[in-house]
Amino acid sequence: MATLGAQKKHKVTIVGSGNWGTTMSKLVAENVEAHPTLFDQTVQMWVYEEDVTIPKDSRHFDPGSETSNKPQKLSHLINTLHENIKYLPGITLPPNVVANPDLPDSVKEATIMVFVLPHQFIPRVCDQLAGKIVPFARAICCTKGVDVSEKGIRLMSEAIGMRLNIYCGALSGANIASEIAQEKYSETTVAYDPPPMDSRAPTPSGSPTSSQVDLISPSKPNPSARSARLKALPAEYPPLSHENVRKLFHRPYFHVRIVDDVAGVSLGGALKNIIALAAGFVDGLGWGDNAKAAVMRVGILEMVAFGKAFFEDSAKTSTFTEESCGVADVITSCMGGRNFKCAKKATATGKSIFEVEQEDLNGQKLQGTSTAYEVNSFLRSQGLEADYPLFTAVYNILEGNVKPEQIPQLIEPKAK
Ligand SMILES: NC(=O)C1=CN([C@@H]2O[C@H](COP(=O)(O)OP(=O)(O)OC[C@H]3O[C@@H](n4cnc5c(N)ncnc54)[C@H](O)[C@@H]3O)[C@@H](O)[C@H]2O)C=CC1
Ligand SMILES: O=C(CO)COP(=O)(O)O
Repeated sequence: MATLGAQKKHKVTIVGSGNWGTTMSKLVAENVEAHPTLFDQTVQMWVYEEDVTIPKDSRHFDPGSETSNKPQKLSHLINTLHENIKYLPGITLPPNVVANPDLPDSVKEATIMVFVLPHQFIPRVCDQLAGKIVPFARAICCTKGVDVSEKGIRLMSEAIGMRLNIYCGALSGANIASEIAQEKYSETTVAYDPPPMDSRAPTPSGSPTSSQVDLISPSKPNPSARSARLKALPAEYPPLSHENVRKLFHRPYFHVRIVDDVAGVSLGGALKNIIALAAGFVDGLGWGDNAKAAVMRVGILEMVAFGKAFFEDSAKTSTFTEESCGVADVITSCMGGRNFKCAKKATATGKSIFEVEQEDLNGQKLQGTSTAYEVNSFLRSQGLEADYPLFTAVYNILEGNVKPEQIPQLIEPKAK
């Protein structure tokens, strides 16, 4: 590992290279350069490898060049063009971002891992990493989603932390990636609250397998007892204090507020995607801004109620109302997010949203659709679908059981 005298530096890997993943790589790479005593100067970015042909409208397309017309590895294109032409076209990446298609190799010396994958891929990727990471590494989850199984629900940060046996915080906010990539001002919320770690505690021989990992259910909130098994950061590394974590993410155009509420930050990011679908459905009907505001109001109330009901020891109402990861993210997502835009187009054209996602997003993934299914399956298992009429309506629209036109009746409070 790179050292400065006795002081070691943190190596950072971005696990993911989509629209937000590539944007995070850019801003983190700028920050490691700005703080050379804290961070190693190279930022690895894990790329889910695929073959990509340079589009004809790309500034890198050269009609005279043979390679321009042939599919090439995305990681190779990123490293030679310093641009992710598929997922973040038109944005130059700093030269210290190194795309790496080999997952274990990309994290091999990382003391900080930033997870930015669509949430459905997190469990499989973590299982591939188990036992291959620096045991005292820490993670920040920028993914928006939840992890639901028949046993219960857990946050994506918990899914990562438990699978890899490391501490994992969360970053979420009103953050449309393309705007941040263009360095337009925005703010975000980072939740980072590692438990005190006992460096004398025995280190587990490897990360627990999925079957050994306890799920969080309403009756069993965040199992912080596991903190005794986490490994402390060796003293030769700069502490991963709030101040140093902030230095990793804060940019003049990307303002960071740090809080302790990992559950609130994670849930805000996950649940707003369902609300954005509802906003898209009513907008696609041509119903205007008042209708959008109505579903946003009901959705925010359901988001807060969900946090209270299932993460009562952790999620704070103030996180939803006061921080970028709550109401502010609902607003931006219902104006310009992909979930909103695809739901709107699906309603307006009569196509299914899954078709629109395939046709319009060029490989980018919606998170609201699968989250609506996952949240519904969890609510149904608790017999609580009726308490969350907007979340339930979105699920039923996706399933074709009801129509977007029925949203007003479906979310109207029922007389007791
Ligand atoms: N794009 C945005 O504006 C923002 C996105 N987010 C969240 O960040 C997370 C990641 O989203 P994006 O970076 O935008 O991704 P994206 O939706 O732009 O791209 C999809 C990514 O998934 C990868 N992928 C496809 N199949 C895979 C597989 N089998 N295993 C692993 N990876 C695979 C693709 O290579 C690509 O990198 C999501 O949870 C999203 O909600 C959060 C804030 C803003
Ligand atoms: O999370 C986002 C903005 O904060 C992006 O939302 P979409 O995935 O709907 O584009």
